[in-house]
Parts: sequence; structure tokens; C-alpha cells
Amino acid sequence: MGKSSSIVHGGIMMIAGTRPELIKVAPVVSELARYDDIRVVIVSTAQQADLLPAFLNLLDTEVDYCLSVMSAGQSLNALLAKTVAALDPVIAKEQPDLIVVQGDTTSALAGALAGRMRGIPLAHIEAGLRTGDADKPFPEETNRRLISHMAALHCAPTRRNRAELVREGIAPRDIVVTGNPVVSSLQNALRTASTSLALEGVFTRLEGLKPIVLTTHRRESFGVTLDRNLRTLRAFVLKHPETALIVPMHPNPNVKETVARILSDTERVALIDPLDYASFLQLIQRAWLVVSDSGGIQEEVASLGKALLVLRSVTERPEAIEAGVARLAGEWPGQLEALLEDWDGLKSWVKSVKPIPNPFGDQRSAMRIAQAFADYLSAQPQRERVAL
Ligand SMILES: CC(=O)N[C@@H]1[C@@H](OP(=O)(O)OP(=O)(O)OC[C@H]2O[C@@H](n3ccc(=O)[nH]c3=O)[C@H](O)[C@@H]2O)O[C@H](CO)[C@@H](O)[C@@H]1O
Repeated sequence: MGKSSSIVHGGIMMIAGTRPELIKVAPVVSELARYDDIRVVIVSTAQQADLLPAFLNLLDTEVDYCLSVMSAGQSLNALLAKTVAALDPVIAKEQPDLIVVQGDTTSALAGALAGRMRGIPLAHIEAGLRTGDADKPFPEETNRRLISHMAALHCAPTRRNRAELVREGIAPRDIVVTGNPVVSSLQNALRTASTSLALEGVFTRLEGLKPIVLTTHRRESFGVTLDRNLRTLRAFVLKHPETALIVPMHPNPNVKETVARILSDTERVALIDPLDYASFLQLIQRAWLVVSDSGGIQEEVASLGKALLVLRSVTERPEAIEAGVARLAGEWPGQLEALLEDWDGLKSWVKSVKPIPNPFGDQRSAMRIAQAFADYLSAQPQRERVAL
């Protein structure tokens, strides 16, 4: 199909609300701009209101609706209910032909539910990721499973993700293997990256050391696991004077307060604010080792050729482990200590990790997703616009 046809659609509504969602939908939005017959409406739930501003410039366009769903200390149920309620009038007004959500956040689940309850078809970017354990990660594994069973179009990053969906009874004709748009986003950001002043200060201070970059924020690690991981890393850096730890701190108070309590005033440890995407990628490029419980970082390290210790007991992204760039460090208590204590083994693994073709996608992933949406819309009869 060409980039343009005579059909004018009611459009695509793209719903996102967190840092990783913006990183991943931005290149898809750019690709969709090339289809002059597809109107795109972008809705931010602002689930991560504090983190989002630094990521809005990844979009080549403005957000059409910015909701305000966060309030301090609210439960997941309260957030979900509030987001569905806030999205409903926007969907009713815009009457899109297709609602798009990405990944596994509460915003994605709310977008899927709000759209389905108005009878609008749903497309899911990053479909088919599974750990098989509903509590790991929590609530993301549950969110993904529920979204899959509401979606009409599934953009699966890898063949493995496609197979998971088929195993759950999703019709193969509704799945397109597209790659993950994070790879498109990463390559765009690397092309435009300029040196961040905030980072230069950190690099100057830690010059000549082996920088270890830590990010941590998963809900299921809050408490004992987070505490233990931070103490282990602190002890490691103090034991090895050639290393330094750089921590862009997640603003979630559960994380920030614990990180500050355990790591502040520690020699060769830099606690910094979260970075914009291009700066964060520069930091990873300069890292000796990455330690993280993030999903997106598991996808990025293959392109950047960095070794990653994954602070989780299971992962929905085994492709990174199989490719040799990542190792699980949380399958059992004490595993992180054990991996770090094997200093010679760690050094030789870190040295062996090089940039490889990314197992999660390529520069064209976002383009394939935009094409899948266009094909889906072209195959649909124009929906009758009934107010449900
Ligand atoms: C269970 C799970 O794995 N769920 C994931 C979750 O996202 P996540 O775990 O990947 O989230 P974070 O770790 O917060 O973000 C990571 C991104 O942020 C960049 N970064 C980081 C620090 C910084 O200072 N500056 C930055 O720019 C970094 O390079 C990376 O791209 O939801 C997503 C959306 O649905 C899902 O796709 C995804 O499955």
C-alpha cells in the first residue's frame, strides 16, 4: 500500500502517559505523519507527570489532550478508575477508528478498557511479552495479558512474542511481527545527541573510573529486595576503588527515599536526577556495566554493546539474555552479590559484550507499525459513528 490513499479516516488515538511509552510511541507518530489520510490524536494521561516534560520533544508534534490522573499515594485501582473516567469523554468526542496503546502500564490498560467500552478497535504496540508469572512484574504482566485479549491488532516485537499470543488463542492473522519501536527511537536519539552539561560534570568527577549505571523502580522490588540490592552495590563500589556508581533516581518516593538513605554520602557514588533520553543514552554509552530492573534498558543494551545485570527474577525479554548482553541477577536472594563477587568472571563478561544486531527490532520497526495501522484502517469499513 502507498503512503496515501483516498480514504479519510476518523483517525488514530494514541494514548500514552509514562516516559517509556513516549520513547516508544514517538517514532511511530513520526511515521504516521507520512500518511496524509490518517489523522492522529495524541492523548497523554500524564501518569508520570514529573518525568514526561523532558520527553515531549521526542514527538514531532504537540500532545492534543493532557489529562491529569496522578495524585500522591493513590492505589492502582484509583489510578485505573480515574484514567478510564478521564479518557472516556475524550474518546466520545474524537470517535477514533483505532485506539493505540503501548506496553503494559496502567495508562495502557485504562486506554484499552476505555476504548473497548466504546466499541472502538484497539491496537497494541509491544504485544506478546510474557514472563508467565502474573506477579512478576506486577501489575504489568496482568496489564499485558488483559490488553492482548481486548486488542484487534497486535504489533509483536519478535517471533517469540507472536508465538506467545498464538498460544493464548490470538488469531495469527491479527498479529504482525514489527520489531520494537524503541530501536527506532534509540537510533534517532543517538543521531541527534549533544553532550549534556549535567552529565559532563559527573564524567569529570569520576574520570578514569569504571562507571556502573544503576536504575531501579519496579514495584515488586520495593522493600527488602530494593534495600538489599542497594546495599550490595554500595559494598561493591567501596570494595573496588576503580569503580563508581551513577544513579539517575526515579522520582517515585518509594525509590528515591530508599536510594538516598542507602547511597548518599558514599564515596564514588553520584545520585543524579533522571536524564532526558539522549543524555541517558550517552551515559549508557560511557558505562562500564549497567544494573537495572527496567524493561526498555534490556532492549537498548544490545544496540549499545553494554553488559546489563537485570535486577529481576524473571524477564519477558529473554532475547537479551540469550544474546549474552544481559544476565538475571535476582533469581534468588544473594545472586547479585554472587555475580559481583566473581570479579574476574564479571570483568571478562563485560569485556566480551559488544554491540550486536538488536534482537528486539531495527530502525524500521516504527515504520512497520505505522504500516500495520494503515493496512488495518484500510481494511475496515468506515465505522458508523454511533454514540455508545
Ligand atoms: C515490566 C516492564 O518492563 N515494563 C516496561 C515499562 O517501562 P520500563 O521499565 O522500560 O521503564 P523505565 O525504566 O522507567 O524507562 C526506561 C526508558 O527510559 C530511558 N531512561 C531511563 C532513565 C533516565 O534517567 N532517562 C531515560 O531516558 C531508558 O533509556 C529507557 O528507554 O513500561 C513500558 C511502557 O509500556 C514497557 O514497554 C516496558 O515493558
